[in-house]
Amino acid sequence: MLQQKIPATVITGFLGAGKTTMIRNLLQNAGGKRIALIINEFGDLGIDGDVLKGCGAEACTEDDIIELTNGCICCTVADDFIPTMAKLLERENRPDHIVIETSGLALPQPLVAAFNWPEIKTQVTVDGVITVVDSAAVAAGRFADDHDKVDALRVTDENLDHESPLEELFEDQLTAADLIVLNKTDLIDAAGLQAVRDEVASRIARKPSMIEARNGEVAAAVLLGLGVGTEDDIANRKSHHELEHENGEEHDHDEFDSFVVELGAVADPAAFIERLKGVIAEHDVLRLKGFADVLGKPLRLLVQAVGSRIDSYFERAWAPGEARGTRLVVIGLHDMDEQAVRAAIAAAA
Ligand SMILES: Nc1nc2c(ncn2[C@@H]2O[C@H](COP(=O)(O)OP(=O)(O)OP(=O)(O)O)[C@@H](O)[C@H]2O)c(=O)[nH]1
Repeated sequence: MLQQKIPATVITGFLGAGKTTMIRNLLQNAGGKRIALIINEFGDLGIDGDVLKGCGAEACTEDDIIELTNGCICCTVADDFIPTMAKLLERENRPDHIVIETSGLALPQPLVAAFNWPEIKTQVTVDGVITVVDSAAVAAGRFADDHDKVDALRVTDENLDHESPLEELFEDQLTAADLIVLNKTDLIDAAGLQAVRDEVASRIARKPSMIEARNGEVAAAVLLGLGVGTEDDIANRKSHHELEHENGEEHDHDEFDSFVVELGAVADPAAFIERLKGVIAEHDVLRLKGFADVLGKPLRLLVQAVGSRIDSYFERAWAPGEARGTRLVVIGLHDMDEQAVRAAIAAAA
């Protein structure tokens, strides 16, 4: 008997838009579906995997969560993604649905195109590409033209052949979408939200549905079962890079940089977070996440910054034998002054 293709949902969206939060909610409300999750993160701390494994959802046990940490999934399709999928499909107990979280810097197009590779195409289809948007960041003009910044980047990289890297990536992720989730609606008012809708719509020729969400709360029935088969249409959703380099030149993420800062224990977490806000604003850090060791506390403090908004909460106890310490991934544009950011974070602790 012909086996039914397994549907795979690709969840994309810029750094910190709320992808992991939405997936966590999805796993906890999956209505009996068994989900396998492939997570790809930029920066090598594996925070998303930790957050999702910690959610204890029955729909997706720790075994069903696969982390791809070898750079952006769109650059490692042949070496990482295809072998991972092949292994997943060999399992006796195949999942009902596959969910793939791309890194916040990934171009979804090469990933979706990989579903046309013969070894995958016969067994899996892309149920849909869902692009999560940080509505507050759009409203604040995060993805709007920043000509000063682009000009500054050109000084250090004369080969820079396109507009603002943030703007391009934002548009590429929207271009790939079958469904757009305007997340973080709690942070803006109705007029702001309408402006975000208009801006998002103005950036893409196709008109995928847009829905609004806070904390990624969207019913599983809305996210899963779109039934699009996006791999058959991906050639019509070209990224800026594909349009500029029709000759097949490889893309990269050279416009962005990430590094991990490791520190000892923090004495006053509230003061640390306040000082981090200052560092982020001064150096235009795009995303900072990780955890802190707080003196005298048995739990580790999870730190999540998107721009200068920081969430932090005591997440879980340090495991027996686990080395305590503060570890933070910092992501910014490639002109970010790594040494200055490192020194400023160390001084903030
Ligand atoms: N206020 C508010 N915060 C949100 C919302 N959704 C997510 N967040 C917070 O935004 C931060 C980033 O959320 P994540 O779900 O980790 O974002 P992500 O897209 O997975 O981030 P990357 O994987 O780093 O690209 C976290 O601190 C979340 O708690 C929302 O709707 N409103």
